[in-house]
Amino acid sequence: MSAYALELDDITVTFQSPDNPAQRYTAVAKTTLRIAAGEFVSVVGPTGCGKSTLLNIGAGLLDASAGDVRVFGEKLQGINRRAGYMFQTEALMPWRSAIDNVMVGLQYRGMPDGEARALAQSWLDRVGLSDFGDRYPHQLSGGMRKRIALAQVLALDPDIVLMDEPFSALDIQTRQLMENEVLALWAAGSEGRRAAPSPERTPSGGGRAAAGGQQVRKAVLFITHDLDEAIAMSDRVVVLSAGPATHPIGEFTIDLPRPRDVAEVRTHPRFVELHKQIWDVLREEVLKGYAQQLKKVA
Ligand SMILES: Nc1ncnc2c1ncn2[C@@H]1O[C@H](COP(=O)(O)OP(=O)(O)OP(=O)(O)O)[C@@H](O)[C@H]1O
Repeated sequence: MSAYALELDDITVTFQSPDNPAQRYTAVAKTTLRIAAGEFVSVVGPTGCGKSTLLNIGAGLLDASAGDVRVFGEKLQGINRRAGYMFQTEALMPWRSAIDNVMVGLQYRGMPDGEARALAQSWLDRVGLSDFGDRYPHQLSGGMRKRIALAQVLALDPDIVLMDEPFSALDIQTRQLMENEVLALWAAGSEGRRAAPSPERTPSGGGRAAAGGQQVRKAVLFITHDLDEAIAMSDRVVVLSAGPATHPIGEFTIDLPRPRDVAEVRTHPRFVELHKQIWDVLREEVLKGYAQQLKKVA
């Protein structure tokens, strides 16, 4: 069994221009990114460089033009069913109540309704929304909707969580609360919770709770523009170059103690030091990325 939950090996992604099929754009070039089981990895890079493209490759939503994707050592074909996704945009169904939104994936996997409702309620409890199950998305604040989306993803007990700027639309206080909540849930792992049935799951599947109630953390791939958020949350931060042909240009181990409070950890001298080191690598790429965006607009 591979020590890696997710491996993107030598990935290149070339898109065809929607306006001119003869024109091609290489968004990602020869990129290798590996995430160990239980590891929290953030990817930062300038706007439009190819962060979401990489995440979509890991999710199996997009095929690479070259390179391989492996999930717990097995070549990925089609959708990555060991992964759950949380995107920047809201994915809740407006016509379903909060609990029905959390239940939907469980029902889709064939869990009987009563069981799915009980598990969904236990997730609403865990994200602090015990009494809000009958509310509809439009009756909830942005932060509450994010909590529902988080419960929806985690109720399925994926081994890998893919998050694409999930909190960027939130105000700073709500965002920090959510970041802390994600860290606490991640640290708690899968122990003591019934998993949703998954057809692909092998009895000994890598990354699953081991016999004896051992805590098993999920592997997280977290995409963000926000360097502070990346450092505060992660075990490792990978910096991408500006596009075209984005690729990793730096990788930093975040050796800050855990558990972390994302607001407090920012004052830690090591945080300040890491921030400076990473920003030194990122700054020029951000300026390049910004210049490219301006060119596109002109
Ligand atoms: N389906 C597609 N067809 C053509 N070009 C695409 C497609 N998807 C992405 N691109 C281009 O690939 C590049 C990388 O896009 P991507 O969304 O991965 O960047 P990003 O780093 O996630 O952006 P942001 O920081 O704005 O969220 C961009 O130039 C984008 O326009």
